[in-house]
Amino acid sequence: MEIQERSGFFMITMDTIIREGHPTLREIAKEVTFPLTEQEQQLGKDMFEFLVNSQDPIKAEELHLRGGVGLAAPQVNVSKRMIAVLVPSEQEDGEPEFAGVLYNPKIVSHSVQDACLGDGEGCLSVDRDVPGYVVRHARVTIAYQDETGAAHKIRLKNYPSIVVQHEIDHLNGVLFYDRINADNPFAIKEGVLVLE
Ligand SMILES: CNC(=O)c1cccc(C)c1Nc1nc(N2CCN(c3ccccc3Cl)CC2)nc(N2CSC[C@H]2C(=O)NC)n1
Ligand code: NI
Repeated sequence: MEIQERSGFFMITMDTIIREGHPTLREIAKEVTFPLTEQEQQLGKDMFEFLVNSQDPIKAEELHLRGGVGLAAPQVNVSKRMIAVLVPSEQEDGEPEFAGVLYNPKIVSHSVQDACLGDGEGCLSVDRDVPGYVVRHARVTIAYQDETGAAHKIRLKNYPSIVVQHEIDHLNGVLFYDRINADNPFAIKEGVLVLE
């Protein structure tokens, strides 16, 4: 039996996450092809595990992790089209609202209505508060592949919709504050849904 020698243990921490100013954050990430390499599979797992750890009070404190509900591969300096999402349920012990590792995610259709988080957005690659409404689509239909390459199509609304759009933006070199109205950060047009 061939013993798969696993090289040293690796986990994503804040030191792994690149910050604004790093050129990779402004690149267009490349599609992944299937079957995934061992590294691409492991990276997806590591990205998801980072989100789990970042939301665990004990681990987050121990590892000095900022809380996140989404992470895109370019944020760990891998310019590939893959994102991890873990949106916890509103209730304490409920099932996550949305959880997964999405490969080659794509917005295939969206609502006319826009939406934004009432509290604005934060980003693990942006070490500063940038106040303002980040206007996005209210509802999106996302096509993506899972780690086996199987194609999926899902419809998202509310918080999960905002998070997935934020992470897909990272694959296209877009940061959340690019979408804040520079003249009036809290200006919103008629009909934009403000999510509290
Ligand atoms: C400037 N005002 C603000 O940031 C802001 C301010 C208030 C409320 C919200 C809602 C804001 N906005 C915002 N809050 C978050 N978190 C809340 C805390 N949480 C978390 C933290 C610790 C443990 C567990 C968890 Cl769950 C992690 C997620 N996340 C995002 N974004 C934007 S979309 C991708 C997502 C992301 O993961 N960013 C790192 N935005
Ligand atoms: Ni971000």
